[in-house]
Amino acid sequence: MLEVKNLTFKVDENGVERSIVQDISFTVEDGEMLVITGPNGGGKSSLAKVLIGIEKADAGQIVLDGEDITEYDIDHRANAGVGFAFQQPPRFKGMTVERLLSLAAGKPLAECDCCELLSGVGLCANEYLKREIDGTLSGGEMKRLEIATVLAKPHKLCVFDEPEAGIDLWSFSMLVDQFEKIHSKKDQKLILISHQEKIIKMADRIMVIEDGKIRSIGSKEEMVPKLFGESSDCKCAGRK
Ligand SMILES: Nc1ncnc2c1ncn2[C@@H]1O[C@H](COP(=O)(O)OP(=O)(O)OP(=O)(O)O)[C@@H](O)[C@H]1O
Repeated sequence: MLEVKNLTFKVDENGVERSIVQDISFTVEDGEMLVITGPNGGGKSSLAKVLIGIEKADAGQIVLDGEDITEYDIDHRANAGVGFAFQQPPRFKGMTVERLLSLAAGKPLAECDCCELLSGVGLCANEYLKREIDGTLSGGEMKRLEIATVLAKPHKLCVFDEPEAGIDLWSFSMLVDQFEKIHSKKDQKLILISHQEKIIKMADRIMVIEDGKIRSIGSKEEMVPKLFGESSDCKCAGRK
């Protein structure tokens, strides 16, 4: 289980301290998918950054399967079983896609394993295996590659920040299939940050964050009618 207890993260805005994550507490059970949504600027990405160790919490505690990881840096958290994919993934000039996937898996991967990972995110292995991860890859290709790296090995906790960002409709539906597949295995705790109805409706539980606080949290059955009502438009997700 992931236990997040009274997490607070503050930034300095022109000399004024501002809490962009304020005293947030929640849990994610083993095998559970929690989707976090809410208006732009509500604090979702900041919360994700604190969870994976890019930013340090100012207060609170993060416990993963009984291990207090609050003080761990990003590498240490990765070793403790935390995987993540960002809104805007980094590029690694000089590294091929094949090498990146093997690094992500923590072992040399056979070409057929790489192909399976790439096809899972809608990329054709023949075109991409030997490509360098540099500026020639589009944003959507980078995003899909990054998701493939998270899928390359099982983690205790996977955090995906807006996996839909910059992805075309066809690839998006393949991604949704991938998430459903991982979720059905019930062996990882999944946190997805999303504004997309299709992803929000995959969740076991949905949490809405606004102004750095949890505005509401509940099961899909409780939350979907509140968020979407009769229409298909999310009432709070602040789509971009
Ligand atoms: N390092 C920082 N310094 C100052 N302000 C920051 C910093 N990081 C985030 N913020 C501000 O904190 C608020 C929350 O940002 P965050 O990116 O977490 O929101 P979000 O809910 O993920 O938004 P979106 O849905 O648009 O991705 C925003 O107002 C943002 O401008």
